Amino acid sequence: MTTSNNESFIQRTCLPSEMLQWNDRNIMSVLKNCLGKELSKVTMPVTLNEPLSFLQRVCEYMEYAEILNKANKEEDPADRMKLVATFAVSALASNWERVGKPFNPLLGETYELQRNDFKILCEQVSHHPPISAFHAESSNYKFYGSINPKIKFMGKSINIQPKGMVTVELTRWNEAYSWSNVNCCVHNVVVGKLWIEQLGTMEIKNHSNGYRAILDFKEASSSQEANKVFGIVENDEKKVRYRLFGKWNEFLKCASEEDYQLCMQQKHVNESMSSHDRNSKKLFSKLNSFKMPSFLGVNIQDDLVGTSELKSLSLNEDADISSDIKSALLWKCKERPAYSSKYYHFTDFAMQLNAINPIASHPLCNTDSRLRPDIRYLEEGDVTAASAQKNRLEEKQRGAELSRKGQNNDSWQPRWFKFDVNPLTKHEDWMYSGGYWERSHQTTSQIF
Ligand SMILES: CC(C)CCC[C@@H](C)[C@H]1CC[C@H]2[C@@H]3CC=C4C[C@@H](O)CC[C@]4(C)[C@H]3CC[C@]12C
Repeated sequence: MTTSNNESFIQRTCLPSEMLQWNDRNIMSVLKNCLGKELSKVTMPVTLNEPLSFLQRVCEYMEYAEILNKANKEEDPADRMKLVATFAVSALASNWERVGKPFNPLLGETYELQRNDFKILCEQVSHHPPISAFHAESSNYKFYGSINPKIKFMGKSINIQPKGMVTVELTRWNEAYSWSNVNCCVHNVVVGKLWIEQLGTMEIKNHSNGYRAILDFKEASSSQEANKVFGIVENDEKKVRYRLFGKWNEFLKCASEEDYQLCMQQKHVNESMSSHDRNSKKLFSKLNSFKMPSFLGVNIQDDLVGTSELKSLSLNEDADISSDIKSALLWKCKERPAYSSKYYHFTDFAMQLNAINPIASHPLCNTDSRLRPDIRYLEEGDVTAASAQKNRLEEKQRGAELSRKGQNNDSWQPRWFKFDVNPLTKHEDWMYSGGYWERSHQTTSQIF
């Protein structure tokens, strides 16, 4: 089932085969001995996997990358920051309902994706610990970084810390923005419906002018609160310019600080008129907190709070105002395909990632994730063959590692990235060293 569209690849509308239902996957029998352990070191059955490598999953950050084209066009640094923050939130949207485990990439595995407006290359640059580096570029921006996911089984839930930094460069401004992704939690691993939460504080810094955005991903204390995100954009003098609010799996809106303050004042006037006596105490404490630099009612580290005078009220109040306040829509999440739940809850974007482009003008690099037989078999619904291939590849990788050790040559050199200081952010990270798109792939080793 394929349709072609105006981009130069064939668009799939679903995968070749439906997935096993979650209840056929006996998660507990695997996890019972893993309490508190780092899960990347545990061999898991292929029935817990989704037919994508983690390198392919990383590319899903790019689904709404057109937001960065807009950011590059903005003249006001606060507007650029607002859109970079929007991109950072949109990048997480595809995680909603996705509870399959991507395959661990093999050392040296790569993945490339070329679209009309950008191209991205990923490489597994380290196996212990697992580190995936990526580098995307277009005429308007670069987006790159590395991720070392720490995955821990906590009994009822799985905690994921996506360690590593990501950076956006806007070409026209020669500016770099960087942040770390928030933690993520998979709930109800033992019983109930599996669901995924993003939570914590994300600080996005513009390294050239001191502007920053702070985004708070709220803990789902109730189903109403689930997936909510609140944030601010502030200038180099720590004056708030914009308020951001939305849900990472649905939308993000923005209000100017002036409109936000007006709306808050209005709200307090209304409240004090309607239930004067009963609520006067409550109101007093609210007005107090209005002046308190308790950012969005959440405790965050002091260095994030800084010296801003007015950081905000509690989150619930922000939630109430979201309907009255004058705001602009920054991003809206696309709907999932209707049959998505039969295909690992993939988005349309994810559905394309493991397809081999039949009209490509170049042969695929032999380390590309699309050539992994275990992922291919799972995609086709052949769990037995997928499992056999997964074991074979993992053993082959162990063998190669042992033989490097035997030759006293324990240092694997990634092919397309090198560890270096980024001159714009002054941080050390895996940086693309070039050459991949010129297609001189002959020197890559045979890892599958
Ligand atoms: C035993 C089974 C149920 C475990 C399933 C664990 C799955 C849901 C975990 C394993 C690795 C995790 C990913 C690791 C790193 C990142 C990068 C981060 O920026 C967004 C979340 C994301 C993409 C995580 C999403 C959830 C994830 C895919």
